[in-house]
Amino acid sequence: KTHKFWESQPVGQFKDIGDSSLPEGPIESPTLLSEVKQEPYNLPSQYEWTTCDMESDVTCDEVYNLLKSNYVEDDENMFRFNYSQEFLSWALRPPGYYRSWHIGVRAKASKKLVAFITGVPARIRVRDEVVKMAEINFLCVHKKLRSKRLAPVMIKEVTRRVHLENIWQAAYTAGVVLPTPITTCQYWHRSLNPKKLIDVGFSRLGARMTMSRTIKLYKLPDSPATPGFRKMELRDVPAVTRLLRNYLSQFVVAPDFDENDVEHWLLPTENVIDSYLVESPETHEITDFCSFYTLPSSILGNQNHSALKAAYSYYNVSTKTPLLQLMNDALIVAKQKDFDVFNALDVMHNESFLKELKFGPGDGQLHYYLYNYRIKHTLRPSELGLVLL
Ligand SMILES: COc1cccc(CC(=N)NC(=O)c2cccnc2OC2CCNCC2)c1
Repeated sequence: KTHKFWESQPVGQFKDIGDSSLPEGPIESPTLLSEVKQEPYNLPSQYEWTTCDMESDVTCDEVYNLLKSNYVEDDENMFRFNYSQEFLSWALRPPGYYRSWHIGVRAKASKKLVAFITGVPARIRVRDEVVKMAEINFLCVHKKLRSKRLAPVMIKEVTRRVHLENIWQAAYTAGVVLPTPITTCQYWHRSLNPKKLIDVGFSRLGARMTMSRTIKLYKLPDSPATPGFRKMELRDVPAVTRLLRNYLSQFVVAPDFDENDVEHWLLPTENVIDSYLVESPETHEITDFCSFYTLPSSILGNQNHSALKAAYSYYNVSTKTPLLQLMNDALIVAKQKDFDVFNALDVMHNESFLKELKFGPGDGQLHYYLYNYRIKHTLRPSELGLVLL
């Protein structure tokens, strides 16, 4: 497949794979802000740029509905991500966010929102370098406007607006292979409500397995096993920040979270993000942490169910409680909260618990990318400490 657009961008090119003469780090140098294109890129004449104010319920609702009908589907087009409005508001308004990076495209005649792309600022450490980056997400073009080559101009426009804030690198994921992944992750699913998952075609009954045997296989205790396991609270932010910074320091690529970031990204918000920690009953020290985010999917064309309630593993740290036990407690609380499935990537130390906790491999891969930053060698997923929403 010719990558005409991506071959014109400052990203690792396939032809450069294995060329160890190329240094790790920025591919192009920053330009002067006066040299950055001051005006937006041209859209086809019947469309116009719009900035989406995610603080406005009206706009947030427009974005929600565009994504609900037109965003990413699984390979068999049975499910479509259905990010909630409160999730979008959380995901797009972290500390230091730029409203100008929430970019929409409207049809001039109808004023309908027909496309969207976003960036949020993040400090990402790559080995020993902390780099200011934009995390790019939610690229969505209305189904009726596909193959009008809108995506390349939207990517160029968000890049231009990121450059205007003097930021020259970005991070993003995709289910497709583009030049050039820094790593490729497998995704895994742990059934919590096997009967529903089989009814809707997400899972299949195992060979020589009955439904009742399958329900028993995935059954979980009613409550967590670890003494001191509790929800994270505002007062825990300093301790969780210390725990998380120390844990993430072992990975090649990871966010450089400070207390402000931890307060935004990890403090529990109902139907958006759930975070738990282990506070030692003896010493009151916080020794472990686990978190997952809520991302339901619409079920396309099923008589009995319209929504799949899915939890996605976020950041987990174990220093005293075995990771296996900590994650089993995460599964238990996710089941208590009526999630149907718990998803995880094989990043960080996740591989150590996936099979034992009865996760099954998904049928797809998630590729991670950096823009304008070369990594000398493709990373193993276990070297990656970054989870994008
Ligand atoms: C079950 O409903 C789905 C609806 C749309 C797509 C997929 C498959 C898929 N593409 N899954 C993932 O990308 C995925 C699987 C496990 C963990 N995180 C994931 O993606 C996250 C991170 C990237 N942005 C989307 C959410 C499943």
